[in-house]
Amino acid sequence: MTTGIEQREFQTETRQILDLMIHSVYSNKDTFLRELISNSSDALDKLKLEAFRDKDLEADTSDLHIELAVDKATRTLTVRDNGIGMSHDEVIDLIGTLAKSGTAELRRKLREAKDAAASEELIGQFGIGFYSTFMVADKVTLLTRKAGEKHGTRWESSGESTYTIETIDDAPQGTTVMLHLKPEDVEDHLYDYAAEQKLREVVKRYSDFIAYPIRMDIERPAPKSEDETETETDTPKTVIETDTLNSMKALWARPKDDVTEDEYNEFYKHVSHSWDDPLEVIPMKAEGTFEYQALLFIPSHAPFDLFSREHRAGIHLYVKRVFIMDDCEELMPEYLRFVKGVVDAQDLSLNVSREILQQDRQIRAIRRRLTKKVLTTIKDIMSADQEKYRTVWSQFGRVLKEGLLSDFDNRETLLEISSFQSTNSDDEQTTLAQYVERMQDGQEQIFYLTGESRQQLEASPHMEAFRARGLEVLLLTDPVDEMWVTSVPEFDGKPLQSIAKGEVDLDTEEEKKDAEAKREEQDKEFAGVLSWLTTTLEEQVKQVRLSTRLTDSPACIVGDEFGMTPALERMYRASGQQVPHFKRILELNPTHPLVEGLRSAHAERGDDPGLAETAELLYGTALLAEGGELEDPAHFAKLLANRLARTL
Ligand SMILES: Nc1ncnc2c1ncn2[C@@H]1O[C@H](COP(=O)(O)OP(=O)(O)OP(=O)(O)O)[C@@H](O)[C@H]1O
Repeated sequence: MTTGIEQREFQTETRQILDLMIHSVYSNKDTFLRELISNSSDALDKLKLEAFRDKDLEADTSDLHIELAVDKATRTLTVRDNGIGMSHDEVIDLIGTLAKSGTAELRRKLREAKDAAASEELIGQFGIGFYSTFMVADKVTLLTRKAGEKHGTRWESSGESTYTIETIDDAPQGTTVMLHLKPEDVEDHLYDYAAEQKLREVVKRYSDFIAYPIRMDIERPAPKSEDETETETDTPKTVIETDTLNSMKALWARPKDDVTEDEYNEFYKHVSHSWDDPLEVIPMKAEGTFEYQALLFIPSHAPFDLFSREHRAGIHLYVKRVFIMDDCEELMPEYLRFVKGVVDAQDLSLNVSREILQQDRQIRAIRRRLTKKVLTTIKDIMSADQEKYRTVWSQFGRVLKEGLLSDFDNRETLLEISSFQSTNSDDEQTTLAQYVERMQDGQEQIFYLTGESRQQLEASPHMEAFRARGLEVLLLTDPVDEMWVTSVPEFDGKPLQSIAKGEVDLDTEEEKKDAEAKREEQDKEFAGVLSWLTTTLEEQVKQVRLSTRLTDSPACIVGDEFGMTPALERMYRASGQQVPHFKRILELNPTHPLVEGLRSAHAERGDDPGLAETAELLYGTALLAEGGELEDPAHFAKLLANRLARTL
């Protein structure tokens, strides 16, 4: 059944990235082979697993391997595997599209990238897999047949705007990628990929650990037999021998002193589909009840899709060297989803399914150990290499903080390795331990304020008294901060306290005596206006009281000790959850002329309807000052305009 050749257009995004590839921003062209071999190795893993699960699958799994073949005359290089293959539709979806989340994001960043080096780094973080073939080839032909299917698919493109695709009768099972090589151009790092030596070197360098043989037929001079005599006219006899180019040694099973940094780096690129080197390598070996080996990596960059639903876990599970599954969520808590690597367990059945894994005691024990190990590694990095720690935190801090909500066992360690912005410094973040060290005499709490941006928090009226007294406040601006602060009661015996919640008491013992007397007097003086305001603003707030936290602003709004912040309320609503509206408390600064004016106006002419408008304006201003949203901005604007008009 050979159908006609169909020509299709690449998606715009794909085309742009192809274009970048071809006019290569990426100098290391050797890596195309790593990508192809890596894809083949994945395809072999998948077939092995599928055949194991589905005994009726018509597929030959007796000699799973990868093959390189060169035709010097036509300058083609072929990479062939007898793996799972792809169906017609899969070729369109997987090869015809750059079907990756984050592609749009990548494009945006590429547009902003200043120079070639910056673009290269971006592409490096993103990876372009199969498309990297266009760095070295001006035409790529892919022939594939999915295991169990009758017909195959032929795909071809010269990396411009279109590709062709057709269904064909006779294709061997698996995938063959044929590259029509561009002419060698050493200056442009484009080497002769039809040369045996080059291919050997590249395979050894990037793909030595691949678990399947990577074979290549090599033409060698035939060994001479004893009685053979050579005459000048004889053309030398040659024989073809098949060499295996890789050692196939599982890297995680080798003692770490035997493995070079380069080998670890290349293995990382294979398991994580990354293009850049990892930040940290974590080899692990456990003997005893649960025997396993693991090789984990902390990447140097957060992937574009770290916060997207499609983001997949990064751990591959092996059982006694046999690949079982990738993206094994059961082996790592969600907040460590950026960690990549493999775990090879000795005592699991090859038959394990996701369902079994979820229940398995051994898997849970391994997960606990891996989690602890990753966290202690970050802690070690923190004490040994501040620069590196800052990279870890800037890339993954936001995700790690999710652990404060979910991982009770490791909360202490998580708090120790976290750092935050604070009023102590404009650019250096602080750890909680450093904060505690700087705490003033008599200060018993760790103060913080949550919100959307540092700028907004610094301008918030809640900061006034703290700034006046030189008290340090943590400025927490990640959405996850709103959540974890409510579930972490303390650090090092010091309670965490929001400066926008509850009452603040910053006075020393001596100051207290004075303040109490003054406060009593003010309370009496303001009693009338406060109770009137509480009634007038009852829709908006649950109480109006005098404040001890304001020095410059007339008013601010504070939450109950245990109430939700408006930001948290919004987050819950955005995620579709029903939450009741929490009314907060309006606090007034009794020394501010506006508040004092309102008090005397209320005492003199309590029935003036203009006063209620002033109350509304006062409340709205306090809301705006903390960066909040007005319920009815048009109404507020009208009140304000009328009031201003009257002053002119
Ligand atoms: N040799 C192959 N056999 C079977 N499927 C393949 C093969 N090569 C590629 N594919 C399919 O095409 C998809 C896209 O490949 P591509 O190399 O572009 O990206 P990737 O490997 O998923 O990710 P990355 O770009 O990070 O390497 C693969 O995920 C796989 O499903």
